[in-house]
Amino acid sequence: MLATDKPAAARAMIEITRVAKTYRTRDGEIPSLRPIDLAIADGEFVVVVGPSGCGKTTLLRMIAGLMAPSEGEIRVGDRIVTSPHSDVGIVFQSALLLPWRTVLANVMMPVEVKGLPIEQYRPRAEALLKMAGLAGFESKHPWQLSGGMQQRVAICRALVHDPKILLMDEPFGALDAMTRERMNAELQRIQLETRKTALLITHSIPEAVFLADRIVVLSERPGGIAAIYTVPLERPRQLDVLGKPGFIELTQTIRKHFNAQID
Ligand SMILES: Nc1ncnc2c1ncn2[C@@H]1O[C@H](COP(=O)(O)OP(=O)(O)OP(=O)(O)O)[C@@H](O)[C@H]1O
Repeated sequence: MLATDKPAAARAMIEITRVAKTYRTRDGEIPSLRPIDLAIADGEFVVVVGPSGCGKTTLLRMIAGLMAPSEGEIRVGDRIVTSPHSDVGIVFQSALLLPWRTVLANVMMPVEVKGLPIEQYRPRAEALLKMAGLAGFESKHPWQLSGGMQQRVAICRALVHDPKILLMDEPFGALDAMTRERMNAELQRIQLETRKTALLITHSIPEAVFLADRIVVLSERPGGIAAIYTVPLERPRQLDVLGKPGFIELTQTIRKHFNAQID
């Protein structure tokens, strides 16, 4: 990443300015994102929803520096993103844990890969596991854990190097509905406790409304910002909010928005 000259104070944690992406393949150009402008505040929880293939993962990968935008600029903290960087931790749909490593050793992976001092970070890894309700599971192996527990390990792994931002791409997409709801409550608690800036991609509108401060709705590919909704529900949100009128109203509004795009 390159340093910029502007002071970081009073600026967004993530600033996306006129960012567009066109994949250049042997079969030609695939425009995936139209120019997007979005600013995400420090500690904010933003959820991105949109039709399949509209460029959600592409946007997340560009914020992580895993690929470059075709146009525009992404700033994270006080730096312009030009390559992979340590300001983000990423959680994918599959936990991608190494089966031969213990839970603690899996969480410590980024510390080893980044060459950070192991003795200094081990207590942090243990504290994260405790916070995620996994105390006592440190020396278990991934196959001894449920799917929801494995995803919680993946969240701890993403946070172990203390990044400013947690990026999540459909982290609970493979879980059953009941576990998923519980994981949403857990994730809310973890984000409130760690005060990380969070960006989550989901296909579930109730999940988006439960977790988000703001919901960004993308349009069909090439995706652009179709709408941004602020969620007016107080935190911490309990799971019974799912049945409350304000929650149901907002999920219906967003669902209608979605269906109007697809019709
Ligand atoms: N490496 C690539 N090369 C060429 N085209 C790609 C590549 N990755 C993604 N695309 C195309 O870009 C578009 C956006 O892809 P992306 O994975 O970002 O969408 P998405 O919104 O995350 O989709 P989904 O919700 O189905 O996961 C898709 O149409 C996809 O075919």
